[in-house]
Amino acid sequence: CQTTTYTDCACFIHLIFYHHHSSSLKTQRRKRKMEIGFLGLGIMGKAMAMNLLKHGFKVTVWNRTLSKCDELVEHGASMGETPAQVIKKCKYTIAMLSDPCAALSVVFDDKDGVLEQICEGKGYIDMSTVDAETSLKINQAITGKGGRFVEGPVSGSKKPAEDGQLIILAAGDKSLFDETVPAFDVLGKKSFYLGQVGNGAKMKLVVNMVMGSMMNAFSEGLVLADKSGLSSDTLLDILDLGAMTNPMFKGKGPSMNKSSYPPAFPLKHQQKDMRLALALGDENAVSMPVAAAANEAFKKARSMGLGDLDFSAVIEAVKFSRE
Ligand SMILES: NC(=O)C1=CN([C@@H]2O[C@H](COP(=O)(O)OP(=O)(O)OC[C@H]3O[C@@H](n4cnc5c(N)ncnc54)[C@H](OP(=O)(O)O)[C@@H]3O)[C@@H](O)[C@H]2O)C=CC1
Ligand SMILES: O=CCCC(=O)O
Repeated sequence: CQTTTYTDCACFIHLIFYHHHSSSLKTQRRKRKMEIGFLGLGIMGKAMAMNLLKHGFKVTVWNRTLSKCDELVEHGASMGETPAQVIKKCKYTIAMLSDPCAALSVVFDDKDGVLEQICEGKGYIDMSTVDAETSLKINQAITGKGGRFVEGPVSGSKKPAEDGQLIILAAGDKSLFDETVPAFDVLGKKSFYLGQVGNGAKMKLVVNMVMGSMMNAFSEGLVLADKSGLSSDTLLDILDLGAMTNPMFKGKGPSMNKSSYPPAFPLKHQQKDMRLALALGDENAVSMPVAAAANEAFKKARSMGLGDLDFSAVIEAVKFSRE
């Protein structure tokens, strides 16, 4: 500014401001134009679809139990009566469904499934946690009809979904990934592109295998502290100060000590992920005795009727096994 006049500086600042303002307007317009279909409004899907709406996307929702669409419709979403209707209406459709069986049936159902309307020019993004085989089957069917496919399972639970802070583990058609980045940017804090279909599913299973094993070790520690006459609340403070501090222990520990498990990540889904991760271990001859033991605890918890509670309820299986 020393060698230029005040007017030059003001102009320059104005230009920068104008450029920033007009490019964010462009992004806004792109989002507003982007019509996204959303299949599956469970804990995660509802929060994710709501976020897209809040950020100016046009969203058309469908859920197997149709009444779950009502709240989204009140917030400005349109509703499709079937997955096929949503696909017909939208260029891009995201799915967030419970497991491989649900992900496959929504695509392959003879009547009203995704395949009925998918065609060239349309993109399908499945963000459910499934195994690579399921993802590959869906990819083959979608691309066989001329559509494009990306798998995009997520790390992060109900709160990160509400806050748009998920971690997206995407793989598949790179052009579709690039086009849907504006939506991923709203849903998550970071999107990884991991290459060919299957890599997203596998990465997600590895991550959740580690998480499920950690939750079991944590549960055993809390029960051991309590049963040996120590304060499990003090254990939380000690863990939080050392090398093992982490958001999961910090977030779930206090409610676990009160035997309270409001579902953020349902236990039945964590057990599904352990099962699928162990199958991936089998395929690759990776010995995983820790994960196998953790899976047994989740199975036990399911057999105790705890499948719909948060996965931290696995501590009840640990308590039960010592009684
Ligand atoms: N909750 C979490 O913290 C996280 C979950 N995930 C993964 O995301 C996915 C969704 O999880 P979440 O939202 O918690 O699960 P929910 O159990 O809350 O929701 C499951 C959804 O799948 C639908 N569904 C189930 N079976 C079928 C079927 N046969 N046909 C059509 N729709 C079906 C349900 O419909 P209906 O309402 O009719 O039952 C519902 O919309 C899962 O794969 C999970 O592992 C990933 C990261 C975090
Ligand atoms: O799949 C569920 C992941 C839950 C989490 O990352 O907290």
